Amino acid sequence: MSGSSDYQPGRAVRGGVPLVFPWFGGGPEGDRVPAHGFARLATWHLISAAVSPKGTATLRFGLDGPQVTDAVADSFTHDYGLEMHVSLGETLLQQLVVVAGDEELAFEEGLHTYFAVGDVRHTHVEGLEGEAYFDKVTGSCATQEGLVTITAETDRIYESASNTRIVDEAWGRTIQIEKVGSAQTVVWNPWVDKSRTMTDFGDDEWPGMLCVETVNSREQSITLAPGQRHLMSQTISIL
Ligand SMILES: O=P(O)(O)OC[C@H]1O[C@@H](O)[C@H](O)[C@@H](O)[C@@H]1O
Repeated sequence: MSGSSDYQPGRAVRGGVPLVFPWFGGGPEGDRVPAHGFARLATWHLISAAVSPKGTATLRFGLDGPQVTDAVADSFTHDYGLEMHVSLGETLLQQLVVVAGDEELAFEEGLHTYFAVGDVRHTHVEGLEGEAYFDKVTGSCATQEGLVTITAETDRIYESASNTRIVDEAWGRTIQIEKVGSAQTVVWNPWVDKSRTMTDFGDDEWPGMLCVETVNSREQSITLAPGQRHLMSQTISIL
């Protein structure tokens, strides 16, 4: 979590796992606000909370489209229901369930996970070798050669349903991200200059974080028939 994060209603926190819905970034046309949709800004309600005999805590939260009264959410005039299930035990399991209402529902989604790392310059991501990606920094497409390393501002949408691993040399640990129902992985680090433009992020915080995000966006956005549901999930574990 960034030390400069705003803990204010209507502001996204810069850390944890902000939920991206119903558009990613500025959406397919790049003109939607707020960035990454309104679900991460909305007030969800608690559906249930339980602890298993083994000590795994499971929380289920809901967000019902018609009940979101935020002015921005009103611009998304579709009927939908969202559920977020979080189970924290030896691993962290997060399941985002989207249910369409009476009409077809098209949306983008993401679990925008911020990982703390010892030093991003000595961290690499496994599992994306050979995958095609769109580089949002240069606006061009490319294919990943070898492991993903961070040597400059990095903002890439990989066309990949594969699981990934973050290998953090400074802290000597490997984080595994297993995902279901996601066709893309986004890798993001703002590096030096972009960090300076982000008011809710410290200028010197970029070496200590890396976002590896479970996403369906752009050509991989989801369209549900009326009443249909879609599940996207990730399981995070320390190896
Ligand atoms: O500042 P935000 O809205 O939380 O977004 C942070 C980053 O999130 C990433 O998912 C995007 O690919 C980046 O382009 C963006 O800068």
